[in-house]
Amino acid sequence: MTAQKLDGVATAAAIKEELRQRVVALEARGSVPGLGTLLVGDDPGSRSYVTGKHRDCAEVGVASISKELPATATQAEIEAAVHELNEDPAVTGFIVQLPLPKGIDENRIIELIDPAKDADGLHPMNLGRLVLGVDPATAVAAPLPCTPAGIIQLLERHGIDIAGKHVTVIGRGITVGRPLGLLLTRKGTDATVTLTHSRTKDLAAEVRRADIVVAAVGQPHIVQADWIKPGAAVLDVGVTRVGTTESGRAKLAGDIDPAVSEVAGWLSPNPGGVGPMTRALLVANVVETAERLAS
Ligand SMILES: Nc1nc(=O)c2c([nH]1)NC[C@@H]1CN(c3ccc(C(=O)N[C@@H](CCC(=O)O)C(=O)O)cc3)C=[N+]21
Repeated sequence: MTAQKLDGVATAAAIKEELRQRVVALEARGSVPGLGTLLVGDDPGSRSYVTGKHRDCAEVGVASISKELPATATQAEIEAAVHELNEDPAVTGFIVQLPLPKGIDENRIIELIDPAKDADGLHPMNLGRLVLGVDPATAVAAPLPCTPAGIIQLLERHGIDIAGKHVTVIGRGITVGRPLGLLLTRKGTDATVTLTHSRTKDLAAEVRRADIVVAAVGQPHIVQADWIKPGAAVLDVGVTRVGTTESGRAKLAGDIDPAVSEVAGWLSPNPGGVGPMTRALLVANVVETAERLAS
């Protein structure tokens, strides 16, 4: 058996096409959504993610405003850049690319982002709204964290039921695992979730009971084929640099061992799975914040 592909590239393209039409409607009302990004330092991986985000925005008709600071930037300089993005009317949503250099208080930076412009959905007010379970159809709807929201869209748009299913999430990080647990268990999604981490005693056993497995730890090929319930849907979020190719490009490995494709019913490729979905949902957050600001 070979798993069917959870195609992040095609699904992200469909979402971006829907967003393009919403941007046209916003423009007709005189409003242009704009994504701001703040990149601190010169990590090539972070730079390439930010470039990808601006490319997606251009496809959809969303403007891009990019700010850069050197790796030596101080806490005060980064805070000043966040204030500028908060005040810039051309920026309807923005992100501060994480991680920030050592010695910077990341949580304090995130707290300074205007919650109404928080394109990552990581401000404590927006995470708090996710915990409270604010109805997404109401005016106080909050932006959702992009990777968790992208994972749910990737499953739903491939016709995979989540309600009542057992989902094992590997990793409790702030951008993926922790908020994904909240999103999966809220009303309307209704999964049963096991949130595992580095101190989990028998990870294989926790994965074996899962109908859906999400791996977001950044340990190359940690998830083995004999951990997977036959037919399960498996999503690979982790990315680890494992060397360089002959042409000098970074060689990347996901969290899922390739042999998993012989057991799983569905598998998200990496690259080409969750990454493009994360970017599409970021653009969705920027369009949605612009719609709220325009109404
Ligand atoms: N404030 C903040 N928000 C983030 O959303 C955020 C962040 N910081 N820091 C770093 C991580 C990582 N991340 C990725 C997004 C897209 C791909 C992606 O599209 N990857 C492509 C491959 C890209 C390529 O080939 O270069 C793929 O999976 O197919 C990957 C990784 C967002 N992050």
